[in-house]
Amino acid sequence: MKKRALFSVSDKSNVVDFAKGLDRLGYELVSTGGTLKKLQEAGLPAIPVSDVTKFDEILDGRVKTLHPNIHGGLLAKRGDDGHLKQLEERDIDPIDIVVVNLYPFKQTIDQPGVTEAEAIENIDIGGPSMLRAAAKNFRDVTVVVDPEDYQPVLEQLEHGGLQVDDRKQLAAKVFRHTANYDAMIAGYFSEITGETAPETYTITYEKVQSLRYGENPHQHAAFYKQPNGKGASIANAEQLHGKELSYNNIQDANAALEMVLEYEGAAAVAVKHMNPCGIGIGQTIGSAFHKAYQADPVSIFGGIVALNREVDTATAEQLKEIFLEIVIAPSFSDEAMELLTEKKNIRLLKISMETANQNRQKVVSVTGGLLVQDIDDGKVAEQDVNVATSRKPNEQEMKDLLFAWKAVKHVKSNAIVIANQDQTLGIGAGQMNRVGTAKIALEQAGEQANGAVMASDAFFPMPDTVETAAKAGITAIIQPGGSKRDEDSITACNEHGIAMVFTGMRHFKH
Ligand SMILES: NC(=O)c1ncn([C@@H]2O[C@H](COP(=O)(O)O)[C@@H](O)[C@H]2O)c1NC=O
Repeated sequence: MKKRALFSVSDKSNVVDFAKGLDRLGYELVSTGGTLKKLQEAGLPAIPVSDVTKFDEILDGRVKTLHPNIHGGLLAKRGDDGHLKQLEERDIDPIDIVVVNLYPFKQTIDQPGVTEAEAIENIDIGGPSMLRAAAKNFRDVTVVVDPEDYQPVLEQLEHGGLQVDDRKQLAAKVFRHTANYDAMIAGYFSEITGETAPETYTITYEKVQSLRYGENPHQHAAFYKQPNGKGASIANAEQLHGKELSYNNIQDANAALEMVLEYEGAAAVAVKHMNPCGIGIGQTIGSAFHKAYQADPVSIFGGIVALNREVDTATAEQLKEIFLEIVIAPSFSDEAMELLTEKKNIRLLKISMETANQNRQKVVSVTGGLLVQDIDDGKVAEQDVNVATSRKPNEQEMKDLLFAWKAVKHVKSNAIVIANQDQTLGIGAGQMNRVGTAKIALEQAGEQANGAVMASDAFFPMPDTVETAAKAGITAIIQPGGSKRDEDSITACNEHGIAMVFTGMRHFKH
């Protein structure tokens, strides 16, 4: 019996060459309309799918291959006499190879202003049905969903055929592909129906790259991105220079990017192990970086720097002087590129600072589960804070408090930031008690703490942090407030002439 190959592809690239190869190998070519036209125009003797179904395409193409003559041909087990007998009784020929790719749902929903009707028409029904049927029957049927596989499959067919394990791998690819396709559709429907905590959480990500290893060399790792993701994301970075990013680079670069996006004016952030070690804002990006560097010239060594303005010559000259793993910026001037690319080991990442299309949810894995929450996009402006003490912060203190508040949001809890004049001076991160964190931050700030301000990501459970701050000369504090013992901290502030404001918003980052 003649072998049969069924073609139905939306992405028609390279399909003619593949079909020619199968024709040469003696396959009968069966195809749906648009694909058929392409094959016939190339001079191939393909026949319409309606010759097999004995049923014309109906409902504007919504039903074309959804027919027992197709699915019987795909699903019959060749080693099962009962199945073969049923095919024979109904005059159904088995289908040996299925070449299908799907309506471009992802590309459709990515178009600006796409309507719901357009999105829905691009949900493929017949294609996934054929792919799944053929993949289920991989023992007997070869299924090709990815045009990248045409050439290797053809070569295998020309050299003795595919083994069952090869077909199983193609089938596995199909099930990943249809799962990804359905997850995008499910995501679209969750979005248009406003569902944020569905009963099953189906997300899909596409591979950016395999990584050399994970957090440590004995851990396998890979990096995936959101389909259609745009704008400010490490997954959308254009790497202009340097070696491949590592797992830890990606985590740190992401942290640096999230931090620098917090600031509207020219800002520079230096990160180590996902915590900032220095943040500065300035009139120019060069002066912002100078402050970030001066904040902690020791920790920045081997760090990651994110800047929210183009890297100019003056900034590049400063960056060049230090060993940095990565510099992130929306762009680099030609001269800055020349200067920085003299350094072989630095990685330069061009990343858009556009946040309009960012993910609204954040997912972290726990052993055996996932936690999903809204991103922490909480913002606090001067009018949002309540002055809790008898003294109000003066203008400069208020400016520094709001600057420090933006910084402390991105520091691992318990988090304390000491700042003055648009610059962090000391950052305490991830300690198990707040006063311990405050001591670390104050020690880092040293004498500069005198006259500086303090930000705390969560309330003070007792007045010990205020007492410690007062000893170091802190003049103003910003914190959420809300402790049962707020009064004790307020009293301590008043005793020391410290101005304290409450944000009413907490920024835990565990
Ligand atoms: N409705 C059906 O029976 C059906 N069968 C195949 N398709 C899809 O039609 C597309 C190919 O169509 P054409 O060959 O007409 O360009 C493929 O993406 C294929 O997945 C179908 N379309 C959508 O469900």
